[in-house]
Amino acid sequence: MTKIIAYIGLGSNLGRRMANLEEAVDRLHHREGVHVTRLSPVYETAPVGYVNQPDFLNACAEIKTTLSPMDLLHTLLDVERELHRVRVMRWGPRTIDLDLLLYGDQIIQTEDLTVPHPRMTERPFVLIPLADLIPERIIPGTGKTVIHWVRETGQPEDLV
Ligand SMILES: Nc1nc2nc(S)n(CCO)c2c(=O)[nH]1
Repeated sequence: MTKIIAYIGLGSNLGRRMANLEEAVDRLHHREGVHVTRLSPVYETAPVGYVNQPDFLNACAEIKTTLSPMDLLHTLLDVERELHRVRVMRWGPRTIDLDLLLYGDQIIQTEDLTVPHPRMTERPFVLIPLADLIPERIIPGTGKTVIHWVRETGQPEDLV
């Protein structure tokens, strides 16, 4: 079976945020076909989008997986549900958020899944932890490296 290296964005801004991140990583690691190989540092970040909510803890995980993109997506959704992720408001607070950022060098556009994650190049809370792992990696379809996008989006003062 081919092993693909994929990157996951993690976020939590409800409940015991750090414990939620740790639990999500642990559950991911023990899922069939998924091994967590590296983790970025964890950053405390001001909410973007819907700003009237608590600060987030964000991080990125590198995984080696034999799952297809769709099976990996379903695994992420399963772990979110196991951590009682309730999708009340689309942009509202959540115990855990697991976003599939990159799946090898693939570009995927389906009804249910877009990879690279469509908003990742605008999100310092994704780019900065991802740059801790793969600064020189070109984000497929953009021709630019992760560290380039960090510089382009600017280092927000609240993320140090
Ligand atoms: N800082 C920060 N702001 C956010 N706004 C939304 S929505 N989210 C959820 C991203 O899928 C976040 C987040 O993870 N971190």
